[in-house]
Amino acid sequence: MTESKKNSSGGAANDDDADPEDCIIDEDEVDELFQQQIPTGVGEGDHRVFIVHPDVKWGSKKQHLTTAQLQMEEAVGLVATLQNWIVVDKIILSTKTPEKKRLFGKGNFQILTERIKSMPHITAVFVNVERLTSLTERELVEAWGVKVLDRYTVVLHIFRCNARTKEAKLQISLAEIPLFRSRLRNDLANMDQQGGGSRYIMGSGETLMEVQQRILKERELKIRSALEKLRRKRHLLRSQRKQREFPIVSVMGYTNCGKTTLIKALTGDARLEPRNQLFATLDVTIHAGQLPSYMTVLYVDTIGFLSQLPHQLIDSFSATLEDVVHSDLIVHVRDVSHPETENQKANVLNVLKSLQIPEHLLSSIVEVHNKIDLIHGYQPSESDALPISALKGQGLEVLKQRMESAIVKSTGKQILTLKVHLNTSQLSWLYKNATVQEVNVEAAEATALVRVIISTAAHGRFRKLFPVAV
Ligand SMILES: Nc1nc2c(ncn2[C@@H]2O[C@H](COP(=O)(O)OP(=O)(O)OP(=O)(O)O)[C@@H](O)[C@H]2O)c(=O)[nH]1
Ligand SMILES: [Mg+2]
Repeated sequence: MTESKKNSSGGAANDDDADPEDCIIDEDEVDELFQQQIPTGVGEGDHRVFIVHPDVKWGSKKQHLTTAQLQMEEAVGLVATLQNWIVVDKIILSTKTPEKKRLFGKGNFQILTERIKSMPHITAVFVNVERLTSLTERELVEAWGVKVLDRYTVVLHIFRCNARTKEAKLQISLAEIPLFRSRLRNDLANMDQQGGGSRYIMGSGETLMEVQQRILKERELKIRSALEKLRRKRHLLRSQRKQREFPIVSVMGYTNCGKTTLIKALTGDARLEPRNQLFATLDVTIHAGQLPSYMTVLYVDTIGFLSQLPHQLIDSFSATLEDVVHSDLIVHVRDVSHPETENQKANVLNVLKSLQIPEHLLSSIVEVHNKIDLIHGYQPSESDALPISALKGQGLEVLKQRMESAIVKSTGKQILTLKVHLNTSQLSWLYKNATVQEVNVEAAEATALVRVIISTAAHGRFRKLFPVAV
């Protein structure tokens, strides 16, 4: 009963008649691009990590402290996701000068350096900022004598470990381009000190740097064009789904809140693999399931959210979220057993707004409170939220009912009872173009009363094709 497609749809309207042949990408080509990895050093061996969160004062004291704690909590979660990485210690340290080369004022920088030096067993410092400039990174490595990582590098590494499909691999390769570029700039600065960077390569008219920049540009174009092919393929799949009029339900929420587990419970799709890991799902995948009145819906499993996900990564991955804009309903899954569940909700809603999701979708979001099996006697504070346990299968029937009525409302579908003549193709037409809920045969008349969920457009077509049917 289940049907799964690797990629979701998206893309410009003029792709409608894209040739499927144009959308084929060679697996080896993608792997070749993916394997050319930037050597950040984060992938190798064990890591014993010290996490530093530079806390810039803003808002009320209480407000900024909660945010700093949430972000520190997330940094710990990120490190815990990686095999053989452990958090040795962590510190939230205030700074008034985050834009300075050393991020902190003199006093705090000294305290920090002494603390790091007193922990000879650590192998890396994870500075919990979106992105360190290459200048800052160099400065910190020199001062502390260990590897220095930022959020971008760590998240990218996690993504790299979890990438399975062509699209995820290409998105990661694209997100690595800025790292290559700043590495190149660094090398250029070093070489220029030795007078090497601007030397011409014999006979080519190009300097070594220019050659490397050109190779990088070519690589970027190759990745972008492969991604464009995949986008066209997604669009093709979407048009096919649209023709069959399956409503689309996008399941969204924080990373690790239980989206994949929920879709697995709703569809029984054994291929889904929920994991206790951040960013386990990196691709938008589609899974078919049925609602109580046998309406087939397609659930879209999406990449999870995280506060402060590096911007460039968001850019690459928001492409995979294009489909959400075209869905008929959004289900927002929350892990209510998580201490930061309220902050997480605010964050998800903010990101959804920034994805330019149409207002009618935002206002009809179904909020699901998951993992209630972990909280004794859980009562949601929001009156219209649905408490469930995706893992134990609790609350799923009520959820399905709610989704069904929301979809009927949002898609403009109606539930009608139509009289059909059994000696015509009316009934089989309805099976193909609408959701048949119930058939009551009047044998004597050779007719049947059929209860269907049908779109206004399909109902119009039905009346045109079979003018005598009531
Ligand atoms: N106790 C409990 N655990 C759950 C429940 N739902 C999911 N989990 C667990 O939470 C972890 C994450 O589940 P996933 O379904 O992979 O979460 P996700 O939201 O898809 O995560 P990402 O793909 O990483 O964004 C897994 O270990 C699940 O077994 C639940 O209702 N109760
Ligand atoms: Mg998942």
